[in-house]
Amino acid sequence: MIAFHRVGLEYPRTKTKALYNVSLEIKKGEFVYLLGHSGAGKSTLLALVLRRLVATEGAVYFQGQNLKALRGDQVALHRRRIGMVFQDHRLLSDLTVEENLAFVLQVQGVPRKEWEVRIAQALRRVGLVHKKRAFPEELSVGEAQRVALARALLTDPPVILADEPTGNLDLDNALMVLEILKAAHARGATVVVATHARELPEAYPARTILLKAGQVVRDERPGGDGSIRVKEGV
Ligand SMILES: Nc1ncnc2c1ncn2[C@@H]1O[C@H](COP(=O)(O)OP(=O)(O)OP(=O)(O)O)[C@@H](O)[C@H]1O
Repeated sequence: MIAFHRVGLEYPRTKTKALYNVSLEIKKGEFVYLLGHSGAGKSTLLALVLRRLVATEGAVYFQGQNLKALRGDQVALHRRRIGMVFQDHRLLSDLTVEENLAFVLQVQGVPRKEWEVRIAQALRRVGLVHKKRAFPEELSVGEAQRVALARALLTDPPVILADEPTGNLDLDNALMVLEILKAAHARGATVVVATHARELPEAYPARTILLKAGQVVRDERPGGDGSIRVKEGV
């Protein structure tokens, strides 16, 4: 689904090298944590998958397609295959919850007659049907993040990328967010969660790719017996 082949990324203005020789493969239907300290390169890696950035060395593939080759409209179409969640909810403050969701459906060209059902389903999935007429500032931080998840899941994209989705949340709310991501995974989505919080893989063990100073230093999967199989220095 997602493959990095010897990817390097240098930010052009500052000449900061954020990723070095990253090779990894994430298969369809996997749930993966991207773990690393601040500055390790997690957001940069996700930005490459979204095609906000283009690799300066090597190549990033999405469903077998080299993202570097995408042009104009193809970039927008590519991004529709991805549901993105950030640390801050990034909801539009002058729109209600349901209007925020409708806005996405409109931008994505979903027929209006489908909106009501889709919005109701998305809000049911995050347990916030009763908040559909609320404005973002009328929500708690945890609720706002769950609406952001509803927005990302609205069109059932095959891939969900979450960048520190629990960064602003206490443990209870963080686990609620994780449950929603797990449910999307159970429905077949490929899910990548970038985080520095080890509590998340502890609560829900899954493959964990550890990034350190722009390099993949570990790639470990929980074994069937709960043990961790470690592949060092990939
Ligand atoms: N737009 C940018 N221009 C220049 N350098 C950048 C830019 N964004 C990030 N960097 C640098 O790239 C490196 C990796 O940053 P990145 O944001 O990918 O790390 P991160 O692991 O996501 O960190 P955090 O958890 O703090 O978000 C850092 O050295 C950072 O300073």
